[in-house]
Amino acid sequence: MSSHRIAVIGGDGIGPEVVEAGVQVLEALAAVEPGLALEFRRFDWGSDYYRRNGRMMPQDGLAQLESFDAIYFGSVGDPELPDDITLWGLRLAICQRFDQYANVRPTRLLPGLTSPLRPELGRQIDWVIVRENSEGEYAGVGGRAHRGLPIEVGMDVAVFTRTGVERIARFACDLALSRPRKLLTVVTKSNAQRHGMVLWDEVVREVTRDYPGLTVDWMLVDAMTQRMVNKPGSIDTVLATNLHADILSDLAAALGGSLGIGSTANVDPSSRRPSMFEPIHGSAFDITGKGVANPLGSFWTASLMLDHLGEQAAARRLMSAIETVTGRGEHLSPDLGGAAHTAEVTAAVIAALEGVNSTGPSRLAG
Ligand SMILES: NC(=O)c1ccc[n+]([C@@H]2O[C@H](COP(=O)([O-])OP(=O)(O)OC[C@H]3O[C@@H](n4cnc5c(N)ncnc54)[C@H](O)[C@@H]3O)[C@@H](O)[C@H]2O)c1
Ligand SMILES: O=C(O)C[C@@H](O)C(=O)O
Ligand SMILES: [K+]
Ligand SMILES: [Mn+2]
Repeated sequence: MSSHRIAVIGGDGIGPEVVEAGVQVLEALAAVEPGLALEFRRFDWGSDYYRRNGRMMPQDGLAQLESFDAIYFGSVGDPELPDDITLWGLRLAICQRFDQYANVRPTRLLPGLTSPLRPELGRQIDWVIVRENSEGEYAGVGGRAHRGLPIEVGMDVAVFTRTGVERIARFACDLALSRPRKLLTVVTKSNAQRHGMVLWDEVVREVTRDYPGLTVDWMLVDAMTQRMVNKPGSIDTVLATNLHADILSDLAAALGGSLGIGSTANVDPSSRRPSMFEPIHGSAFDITGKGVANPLGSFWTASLMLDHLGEQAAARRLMSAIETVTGRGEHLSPDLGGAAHTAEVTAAVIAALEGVNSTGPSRLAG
C-alpha cells in the first residue's frame, strides 16, 4: 500500500487552526478507509517565520515541496505585515512557481445550510468556478516610481497570453463537459479592457469550438454578480480571470452559506509539480485564536485533495461525513448560525466518518 506524502503549511491567522483540524480528520479517515495511507510533514512557514528569518519560506522552500504528492495549505496574511509581502512570499510564490494554473472552486448548498438568498434560489446553487491562476491581473508585472513625489506612479499590468488563456479554457471546457449540465459561462470585461480581455474572448471562443457538446454563454463580470444572486440555477461551470474569479468565488461561498465553507484546488494539470489545496478564505484576524473558525472549507478541500490523489472513495466518504454533519445541523460554527467551536465541528465530522461508508452519492467539484 503506497502512502501519499502531504506537505502541510498552516500559515497565518486561522490557517493553522483549520488545517490542523483537517489533518485530524484525514488521519481518522485513513484509519477507517481501506487502503488509504497518508503521511504528513509540517512546515512552519508564514508570517512568524518571516519575523524570525526575513522571508516567508526558506530559499529552497520550493525544492523542499517538490517531492510531495500534494500541499495542504491554510492561509497567509498578518495584521503587522504588508499583505503584498505575505501573499507573494508564500501562496503566490507556490502557485506561480509550480505553475498551478487551474484554480477550481466548487460551491453547492450543502444539506442543512441556509443561503442568504431566498430558499428556492439558494437550493439552486451548484457551481464550480474555474479561476485562471497564473497570470492576468496577478502577473506581478508593473512597478512604482517617483516615490513620495507628486508625480508618483503605481502600475499593475494585467497580462494575458495565448498559451495562458488557451490552457485554462481547455481545462474549464473539460470540467464543464464532465458535469451533467455541460454548461459553461465565460466571464469577461472586454467592453472596458480592450486588449487583454479581447484576446481572452477570442482565444476562449476558439477553444470552445472544439467542444460542440458544451453550451457556452458569456457574461460581463459586473452582470455576473447579479445573475449569481437572481438566477443561480442558470449557472453551472464558470470560467473567469484570476481577479474576477477571486471576487466571484467569495460571493459564491457566501451565497452557499459562508466564506468558511469555500474550498479550492490549485492544480498543475500536467502533474509535474504537486498541486495545493486550501480553503478559499484568508487569515480572518477578527476570529483568530478564538477557536471558532469554521473548518468545513478545509475539510472540503481535503476531499478535493483526495480526489486529485486518485482516492475517490475516500474523497466521497469525507464529503458524505461533512454533509451528514451539516444536514443534522447540531454542530455548526457561528458563521453558519450555530455555536460550535472548531474542535466540536471536527469531532462531529470524525464521528460521522466512522459511521459513513464510501458508497454515498456525494460529489466534489465534478
Ligand atoms: N489564500 C489566502 O491565504 C488568503 C485568502 C484571502 C485573504 N487572505 C489574507 O487574509 C487576511 C485577511 O483577509 P480578509 O479579512 O479580507 O478575508 P478573510 O477571508 O480572512 O475574512 C473575511 C471574513 O470572513 C470570515 N471568515 C473567513 N474564514 C472563516 C472561517 N473559516 N470561519 C468563520 N469565519 C470566517 C472572517 O472572520 C472575516 O469576517 C489578509 O491578509 C488577506 O491578504 C489570504
Ligand atoms: O487572491 C489571492 O490570491 C488571495 C486570496 O484572496 C485567495 O483567494 O487565495
Ligand atoms: K486560504
Ligand atoms: Mn480570495
